[in-house]
Amino acid sequence: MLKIDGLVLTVTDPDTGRETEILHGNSITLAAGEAIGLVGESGSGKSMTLKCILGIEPSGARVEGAIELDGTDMLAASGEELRRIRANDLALIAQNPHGTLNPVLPVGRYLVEGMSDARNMSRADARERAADLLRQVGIADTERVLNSYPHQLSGGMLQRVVIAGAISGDPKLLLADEPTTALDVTTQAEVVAILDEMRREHGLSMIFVTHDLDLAAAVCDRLAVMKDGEILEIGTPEDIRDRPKTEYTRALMAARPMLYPDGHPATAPSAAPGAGSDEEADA
Ligand SMILES: Nc1ncnc2c1ncn2[C@@H]1O[C@H](COP(=O)(O)OP(=O)(O)OP(=O)(O)O)[C@@H](O)[C@H]1O
Repeated sequence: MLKIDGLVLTVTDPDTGRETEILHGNSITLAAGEAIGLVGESGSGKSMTLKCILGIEPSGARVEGAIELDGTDMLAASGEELRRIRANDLALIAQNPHGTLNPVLPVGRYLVEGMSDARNMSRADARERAADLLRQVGIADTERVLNSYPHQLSGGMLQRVVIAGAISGDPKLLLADEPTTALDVTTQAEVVAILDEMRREHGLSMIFVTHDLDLAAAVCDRLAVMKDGEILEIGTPEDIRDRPKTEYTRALMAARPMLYPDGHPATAPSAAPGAGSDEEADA
């Protein structure tokens, strides 16, 4: 469903005119329903790869190569077409939910406004759909959360709301950019488990960006290890763990934290409805 071929990103310093190549000809293919993790240390080019897919690279940057989403050439698409694809087919879950949610809208309004089919529903039905979305991401006290403004909820709760909003649009591809980095470890595990469950339930493809190899291995079918703007290797989590091809991957493995010792977020604290008593914990 997604084919990235020889992706090169070059930025130009507006003051000096000097060009710097940030991504050096990377290729990734992603099948429908597949999840791939982009793993690497800070500055390796993970976020820039997502930005190229979204068509939101820094102004003045040059993107070369090919990015094809379900047969659409994203680099040749018109602004109008890109906006349509971004609205219908792609959903971004960013590191900081405060950047995604509108601070002056209660969560219920945010969810209803994001629903592609809300226009054909009564207010009551749209509200019920929003409550249902919240229940799907493990939020039990839906009325309170729907009526809350983002600043009244914890980071973990907000990230669940962002995931609920992302699935409401029925996208094809989730782009998750360090979606749990800003959360405490327990909440991280819950939110990752919910993201994983939602993705599988809705059959979505996902690119999961993280510096945490174990976390990526727990929720992705394949991992792409990035360093200095280059993909060093792509393989299953087992390939990367048991047969790393580069010294860098070996070092990344050695440095990894052990959040999921037996390898799956299902072992994380409960993501069942009713979980999410973290409002005060990391607010
Ligand atoms: N707006 C920008 N203009 C020019 N270069 C940039 C810009 N933003 C990032 N870069 C550079 O692009 C490279 C890749 O950055 P990117 O943000 O993709 O890394 P990353 O792997 O996502 O890191 P992190 O884990 O810290 O988010 C870095 O060298 C960074 O300095």
